Amino acid sequence: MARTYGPIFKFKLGSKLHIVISTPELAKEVVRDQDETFSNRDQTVAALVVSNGGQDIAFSNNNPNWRKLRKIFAYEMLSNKNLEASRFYRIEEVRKTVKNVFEKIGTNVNIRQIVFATETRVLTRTIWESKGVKDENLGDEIDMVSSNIFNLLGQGNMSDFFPILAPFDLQRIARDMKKQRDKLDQLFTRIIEDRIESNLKKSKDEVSQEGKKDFLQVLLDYKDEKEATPLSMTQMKALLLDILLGGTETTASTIEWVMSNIMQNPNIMKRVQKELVEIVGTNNMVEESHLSKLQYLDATVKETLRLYPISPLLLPRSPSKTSVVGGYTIPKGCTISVNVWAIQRDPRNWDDPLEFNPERFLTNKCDYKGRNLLFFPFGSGRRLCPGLPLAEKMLMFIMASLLHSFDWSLPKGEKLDFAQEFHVAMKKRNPLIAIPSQRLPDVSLYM
Ligand code: HEM
Repeated sequence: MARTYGPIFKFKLGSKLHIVISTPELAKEVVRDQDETFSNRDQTVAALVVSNGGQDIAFSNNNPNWRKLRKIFAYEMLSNKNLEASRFYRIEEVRKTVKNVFEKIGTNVNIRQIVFATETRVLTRTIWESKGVKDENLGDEIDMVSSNIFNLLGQGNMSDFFPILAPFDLQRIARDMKKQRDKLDQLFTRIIEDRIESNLKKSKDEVSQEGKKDFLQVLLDYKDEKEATPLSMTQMKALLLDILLGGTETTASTIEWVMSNIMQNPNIMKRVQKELVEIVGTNNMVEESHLSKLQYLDATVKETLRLYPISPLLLPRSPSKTSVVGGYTIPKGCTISVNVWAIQRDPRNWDDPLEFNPERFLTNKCDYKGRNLLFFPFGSGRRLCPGLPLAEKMLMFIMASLLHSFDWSLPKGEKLDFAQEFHVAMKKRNPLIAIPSQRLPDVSLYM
């Protein structure tokens, strides 16, 4: 579309005006020069239902509630100190995945599914730590709800195009979304109530000593805050929902794309595994301390996110006042999408843009922080993905562990396919199924 209609184009769906921009220069005007004006979200009916009226981070407008939740999430869950404190869960859960895959050696493994389950376990343990999640099916349950929610978020909705029709909910999108949201809401209610009840049985000192270990207790402390505006139960649940939805599908689908690309390019696979042997050694499992040294793997993950950004249009924004971008008037309240997919594949920005070539990220030292508007798969500016510090660790840790511990091949007669499907996130249309074989000589490493 960007190639046909140019760097900035508009279209109307019903009464709703959409504008798509597709160059780094225009992206700069939106996410940097006028970031404040463009940091409201496009609040569709589905987004408002799932976020309980925009009380979360992802679908809230730029307001004090949004700033407060982002701050709590960034400083209390994902600061360097807190990420270090939750390192043990990541190690344990990634090891558990390696063990599970080891038990499936020689058989078909659905890559996205195992990563989704790993990420769910890491997130839930980081949030409501101590007791862990006893329910082994929780990953599958969240996977199903999350996939339904993404589908509903991505559907064109007459209620958005003609707001006058919204009360009739003609496509039943609001009704179906509420059902999905309520499933997660019930899970969160159970976990929060259990924690409040168990806190009541303890002295204040015991609670503050034990409770500080996990994010749920931090949230409960904010809820009981006396001076400032306390966090409401609805806000707490909306934040938990964002973390689970924002953290699982993104990581699982990205790893599925990385793995597909590596399997498509045996030379790249060899080079990644050679690097792993040099840095980790064949008598060791991958540790987080190895990750920063795995430069070629890092470049391979980046190259994947260049060609297959999980949110090709980021999450759409909406200007809080009428403004001008690229010389065009952008009316207040319209929907504006930044086409990171087109920018990251544009031959004006990248040599041989469609070639999968990790090498380019060895020389071009881009990071994910959205400062370079030729490469920003995690967004940029005020709305930059707040999960980035965890996402980066998990992408590298899981990829390194899967490739160091196993060799991978396709089932007999199967070919890799790269068909995509786009709702809010861009996913592989058909799952990657691969067969693992043992790579490390010492079987006890897998146990
Ligand atoms: C491969 C992993 C991931 C990718 C590629 C990714 C990408 C993105 C993108 C593109 C956005 C929208 C940015 C914008 O609108 O400018 C976003 C927002 C967000 N992400 Fe991520 N993300 C990932 C992992 C995570 C994780 C692990 C979490 C949480 C644990 C998370 C939580 C969020 C939240 C809460 C938002 C909304 C931020 C806001 O609207 O202010 N993400 N992410």
